[in-house]
Amino acid sequence: MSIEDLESIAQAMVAPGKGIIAIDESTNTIKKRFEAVGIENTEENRRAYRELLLTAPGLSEHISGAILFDETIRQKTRDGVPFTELMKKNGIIPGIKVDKGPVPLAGFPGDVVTEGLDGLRDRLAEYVKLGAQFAKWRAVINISDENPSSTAIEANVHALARYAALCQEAGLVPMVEPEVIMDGDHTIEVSYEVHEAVLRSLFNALYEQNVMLEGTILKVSMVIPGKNCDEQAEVEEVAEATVRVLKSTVPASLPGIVFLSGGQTDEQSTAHLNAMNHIGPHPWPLSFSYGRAMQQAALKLWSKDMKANYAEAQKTVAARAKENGLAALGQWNG
Ligand SMILES: O=P(O)(O)OC[C@H]1O[C@](O)(COP(=O)(O)O)[C@@H](O)[C@@H]1O
Repeated sequence: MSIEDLESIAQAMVAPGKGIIAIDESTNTIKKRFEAVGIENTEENRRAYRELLLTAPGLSEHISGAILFDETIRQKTRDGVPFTELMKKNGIIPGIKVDKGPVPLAGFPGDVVTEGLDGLRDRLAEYVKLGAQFAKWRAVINISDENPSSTAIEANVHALARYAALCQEAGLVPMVEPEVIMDGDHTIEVSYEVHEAVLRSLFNALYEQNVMLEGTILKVSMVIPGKNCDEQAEVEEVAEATVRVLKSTVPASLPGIVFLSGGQTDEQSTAHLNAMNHIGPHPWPLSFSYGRAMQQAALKLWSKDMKANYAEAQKTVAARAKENGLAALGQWNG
């Protein structure tokens, strides 16, 4: 696959008014989401739930792609159609989460590093055969008085860059995701400084590993105060700080930036994205790749009555896609 092919996939992922739905929760994470609403974490429930989301009528009007988990990319609809086939028919680009999750970084209490590079070349080749066109890797950056150490930042961005280079070799668009976690009592200024350090190191590392930015997507957190910070920020403040840090660290050759929701409410995540686009134009499209902020309302509804609420849950996720699609254009009006 040529760089032009990667470029056109990346551009399609951030097409105007469209974003990504993240349904790549690992088995442990989906367990937490299911348990919170009283759903048993069985393979069939996970399959049925992902089918509900992927077949929601009208979803593809505002959704360009979906990130799947290893189990999900192998699953089929009730009628036996592989999810990836169905997605391609509906114009939704299949993506795959390829990291193996964060583990404690030895010697640096409170810091973590994401694993998954060993054997990645072979796993990527298999995902390509299964129909994936992009792949995602999430690095987790914790904030506290002692964290993150510069060693943690370096270790995480190095892994992100190694994974990104392997993706491009395999013909997949890498979606590189450094997530600065919202837990803690840090201020928005601290969040800004950490984002700045992480993004600066990330783009250095991508350069060092010969990653072509034209065929890469950045998935990132917003500059926001910690959940327990006494001084929460206005929507405009978050939007302004996030855009400022991106402009000072992210090269304009990148085809697009998408945000994770990271524990924000549905409304906050949409309002922040909308406000950022409102103060545009920017060097890159700014869109969404939300997990919880796309799904939580639909999941809640479905959990109450899986049969009776099926269609309503599908309408709910499609409505969230529409709202976020409008926010990606700066046209959401609450
Ligand atoms: O810990 P896991 O299972 O990898 O899941 C992390 C989740 O975080 C995300 O990167 C972002 O999700 P949110 O929008 O809910 O923060 C998802 O793509 C992913 O499902």
